[in-house]
Amino acid sequence: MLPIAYQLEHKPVLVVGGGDVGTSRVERLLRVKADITLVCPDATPELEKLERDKKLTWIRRRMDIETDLQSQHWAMVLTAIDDRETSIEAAKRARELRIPVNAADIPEFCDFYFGSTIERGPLQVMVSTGGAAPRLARRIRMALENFIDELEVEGAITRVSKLRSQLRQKLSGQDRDTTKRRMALMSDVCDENSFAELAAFSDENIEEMIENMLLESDSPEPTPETTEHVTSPPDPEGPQPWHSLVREAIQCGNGPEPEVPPYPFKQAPRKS
Ligand SMILES: C[C@@]1(CC(=O)O)c2cc3[nH]c(cc4nc(cc5[nH]c(cc(n2)[C@H]1CCC(=O)O)[C@@](C)(CC(=O)O)[C@@H]5CCC(=O)O)C(CC(=O)O)=C4CCC(=O)O)c(CCC(=O)O)c3CC(=O)O
Ligand SMILES: NC(=O)C1=CN([C@@H]2O[C@H](COP(=O)(O)OP(=O)(O)OC[C@H]3O[C@@H](n4cnc5c(N)ncnc54)[C@H](O)[C@@H]3O)[C@@H](O)[C@H]2O)C=CC1
Repeated sequence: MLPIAYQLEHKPVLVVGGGDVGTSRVERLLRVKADITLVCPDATPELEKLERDKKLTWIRRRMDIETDLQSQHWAMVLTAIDDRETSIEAAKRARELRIPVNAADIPEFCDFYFGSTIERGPLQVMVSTGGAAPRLARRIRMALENFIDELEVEGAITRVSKLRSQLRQKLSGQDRDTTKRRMALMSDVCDENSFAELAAFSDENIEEMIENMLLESDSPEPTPETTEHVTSPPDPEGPQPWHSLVREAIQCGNGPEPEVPPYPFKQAPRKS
């Protein structure tokens, strides 16, 4: 199984089945702005409402494989029906057409699996056990959710994204040296501030930081130290709260929240 982030925006996806599983599939597809066609005779109130709000196209009948899967139109086909034979026939037909298919509950007819996902703004985390233990994937996801929320990850990502796009405007070259320099500067900021500190960057801080960063590293050639910093593995002696925290969070299950110690703060950006 190859974990990838797949762009489905505006791509046509066929969902067969409007029960709880079909509903959860549709909700996830809507969040990534896929263009959904639902085929089923009856559906949950949530799906009925989505159809009324014109968020999807609903064909109210049982699946007709010949009609519904006659061309390569679909980017993806998902079946979530309590009719195993139809599910398998649909998956076989989709595969003939080289359309990736997921037949809920029939792993051998899944070209990809749904994982247990965390979505926090631009951050997406997917937990997969490769089909071995979906309920445990869910539990691991819940532990990671607590952990991520404690760390103000979403705010940090949003602010770093702003800093990054402004830095790319100010230092816009696409040549190898400029790219390396940009990457080294970004790596320093990301590694040397806590998530809370990153999340607290104001627009003014960002502008000021970029000015300083450019002043402090105005050599077009990256120094050996900077280059090494970008490519070298993390220092095993350095502060690494992640592993123990994740382990703690998972072991805790539904127990009390683990305490998150402050991530050591160093001045950013580091002088090169
Ligand atoms: C292979 C896969 C194919 C796919 O569906 O893509 C698959 C297959 C099957 N699921 C089954 C059962 C359950 N699935 C869940 C829950 C989830 N299942 C999900 C994914 C996947 N399920 C894919 C692999 C994921 C991976 O491991 O990487 C999640 C993560 C995502 C989602 O579906 O959205 C979602 C949790 C989302 C969340 O809450 O975070 C629960 C628990 C619950 O509902 O609370 C149960 C009951 C407990 C149990 O059985 O473990 C059965 C047996 C049916 C039977 O016994 O007859 C099969 C078939 C089989 O294994 O043969
Ligand atoms: N992979 C997973 O995470 C899980 C998978 N499942 C499985 O997913 C499947 C669906 O589960 P639920 O949503 O709970 O089922 P459900 O019984 O609530 O809903 C089934 C839906 O499929 C429709 N349907 C049935 N036959 C059809 C056909 N031939 N063509 C078109 N639509 C048809 C029904 O009208 C209904 O909308 C089941 O096989 C279930 O065992 C269930 C739980 C978790």
